[in-house]
Amino acid sequence: MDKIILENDYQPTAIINTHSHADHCGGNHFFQKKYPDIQIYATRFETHFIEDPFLEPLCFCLGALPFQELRNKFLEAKPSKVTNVLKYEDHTLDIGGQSFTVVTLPGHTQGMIGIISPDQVLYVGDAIFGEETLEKHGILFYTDIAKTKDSLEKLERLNVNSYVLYHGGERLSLSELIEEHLKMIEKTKDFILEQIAEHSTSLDFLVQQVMSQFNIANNVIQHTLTSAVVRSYITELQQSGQVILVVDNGLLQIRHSSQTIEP
Ligand SMILES: O=c1ccn([C@@H]2O[C@H](COP(=O)(O)O)[C@@H](O)[C@H]2O)c(=O)[nH]1
Repeated sequence: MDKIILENDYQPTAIINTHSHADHCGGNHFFQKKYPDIQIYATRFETHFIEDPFLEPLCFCLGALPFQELRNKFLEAKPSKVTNVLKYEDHTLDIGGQSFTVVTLPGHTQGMIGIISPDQVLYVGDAIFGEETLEKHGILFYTDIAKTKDSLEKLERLNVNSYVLYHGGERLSLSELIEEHLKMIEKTKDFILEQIAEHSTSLDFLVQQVMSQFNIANNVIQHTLTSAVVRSYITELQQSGQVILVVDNGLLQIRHSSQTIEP
């Protein structure tokens, strides 16, 4: 990025972070050091993580001191200062006399946004992934399933010239990809429901089944990411009244709400 800036003699004035994951905001630290007047924009939720990246592995470890395997540059960017905190609603933003539109797209993270540039290109962050990512990862990293589905449907309705996917490049239409995402989400949800159809299932067993079914690599990072995703499906199923949580003999069990409780 900096090479392009230098070759073209650009004067960078602002960075807009769609969300706080290290692969998206990890460059802030470098640019803020090199261009001290640069403005950094992010929503409040994401700002907490951008300014204090330790929160990311901390959240993955339920607030406990994170496992060593989670202390790496992929999960924990270098800290940077957000100079402009964005309100979490759709609105226009003037940067250097140019009008940008902020579009809320929660689901991957709670405070994620997309940005429509003055030439009507929508930068979607990680609201939706390209085909390569769909093939590479058996389940998609979404932490709020209901909001993810709303955001995918919102993307379909926005009237722009093209879309830029951080993991997937530029495209003119997202219709097929949105369908594909919705199918994958249903498939994951149905698989989880199947696992608890007849017996209560522990959270650990559910994560194990999901990792095995979707060929997820056996390492601490993938296990942590998968656990987070599985939890987000359980919350979704709990909210729709399909599952209940029970702690039995010290084990957190997920039970289908139609199951009768043995005396
Ligand atoms: O199991 C997973 C792991 C990651 N993702 C998301 O995919 C993109 C790309 O990840 P890479 O590891 O660079 O291929 C990233 O935003 C992850 O959040 C996923 O959906 N499922």
